[in-house]
Amino acid sequence: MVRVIGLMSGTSLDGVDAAAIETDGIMVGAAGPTTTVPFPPELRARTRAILDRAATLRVDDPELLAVEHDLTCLHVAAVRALDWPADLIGFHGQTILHRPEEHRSWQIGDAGLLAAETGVPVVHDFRSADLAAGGEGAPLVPVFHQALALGLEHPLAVLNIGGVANVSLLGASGELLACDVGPGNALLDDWAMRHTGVPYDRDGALARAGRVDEAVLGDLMGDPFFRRPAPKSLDRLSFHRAMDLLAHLSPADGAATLAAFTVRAVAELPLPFAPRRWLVCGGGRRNPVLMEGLRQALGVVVEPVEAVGWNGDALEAQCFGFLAARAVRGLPLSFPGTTGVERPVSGGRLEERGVPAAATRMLDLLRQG
Ligand SMILES: Nc1ncnc2c1ncn2[C@@H]1O[C@H](COP(=O)(O)OP(=O)(O)OP(=O)(O)O)[C@@H](O)[C@H]1O
Ligand SMILES: CC(=O)N[C@H]1[C@@H]2OC[C@@H](O2)[C@@H](O)[C@@H]1O[C@H](C)C(=O)O
Repeated sequence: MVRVIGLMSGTSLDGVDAAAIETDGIMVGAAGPTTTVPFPPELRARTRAILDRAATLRVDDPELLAVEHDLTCLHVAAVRALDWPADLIGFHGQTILHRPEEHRSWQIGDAGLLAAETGVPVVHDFRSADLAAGGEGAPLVPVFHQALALGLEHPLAVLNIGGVANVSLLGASGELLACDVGPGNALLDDWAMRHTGVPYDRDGALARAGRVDEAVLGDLMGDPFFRRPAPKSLDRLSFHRAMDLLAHLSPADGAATLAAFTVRAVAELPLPFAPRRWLVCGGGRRNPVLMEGLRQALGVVVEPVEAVGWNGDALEAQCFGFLAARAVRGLPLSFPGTTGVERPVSGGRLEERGVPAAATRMLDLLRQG
């Protein structure tokens, strides 16, 4: 096993998650320290502005490059904060645009700077190979969920409620199916920011005070995304125009309706088999309105992943550590059932410039398995 640090800055734009794990890319060994370095509010706002403009941005846009540099420095700070002797880093970067229909998924982050500053080899650019082979480029986390869930009773669903929600379905005979499911927290976060100045609905307080508008919820669920078969994936802004449908609602009713939208999108997902248990990770598991809504709608056990000893805040960061090790070994990251890719494909690019030769030795051992 090698020691890997995984780094993820998700679509919620709340911070950089860093997590250390030992892995050989197949088995998940001991978990090391984890941390989150929050985005300073001004960097969050600048990143959001870049994300909003991403469709028309040039790659040499000076503000894009400045944000990329500042975000990378935050990742360097996260690695230093862990203070852990890593052999390898898995660096997801910040998604600013995801358009699988154009075979594009754009993560910003300077892997060369991260490798040079930390002295550790870095795997980055995890999604391009999948997109080039006809996949959605997301979600990539299912193979990690599968490795973690060895020994748990299947069939099982692992649901991530981040800015976007995605699910991994683990069948009793080893089936691995996945897709993005719906809006997660992104719309609710934007709504809360607009009406309360706080970038999320803490503990679901606003949603709990409101009433679901069933007519608006019906319109929201009319989005063609919900009629498409899986695998499928979403951009953070995929449902953005839907916000107009809520314009006439009070802040509380709008929040209640958006929380119900997140739940309904999960509940109406056609399932090839019935999971006995849903394990929930991502920040949305902290929102009791979402969790209660899911329990009611799914009618089976729905619990945070902590119920099986996983760390629901660190899972995605750990995942990109795991995927980095798989990438070094050339093992597949995605599968026809997870991204719609034509065949299982590996991915990621290794950045070793500026890294002392001695620091790359463990990678040779990893390659040999
Ligand atoms: N106490 C809480 N009450 C309600 N919501 C919460 C709470 N804590 C976190 N959240 C929600 O979780 C979000 C952050 O989730 P998370 O860190 O999993 O997202 P992410 O990793 O950025 O997203 P993605 O998985 O889409 O990349 C916040 O933006 C907020 O909406
Ligand atoms: C393009 C992109 O960054 N997608 C994220 C996003 O956040 C959740 C969901 O949408 C998921 O598809 C993906 O992240 C996880 C880590 C994944 O690839 O599995």
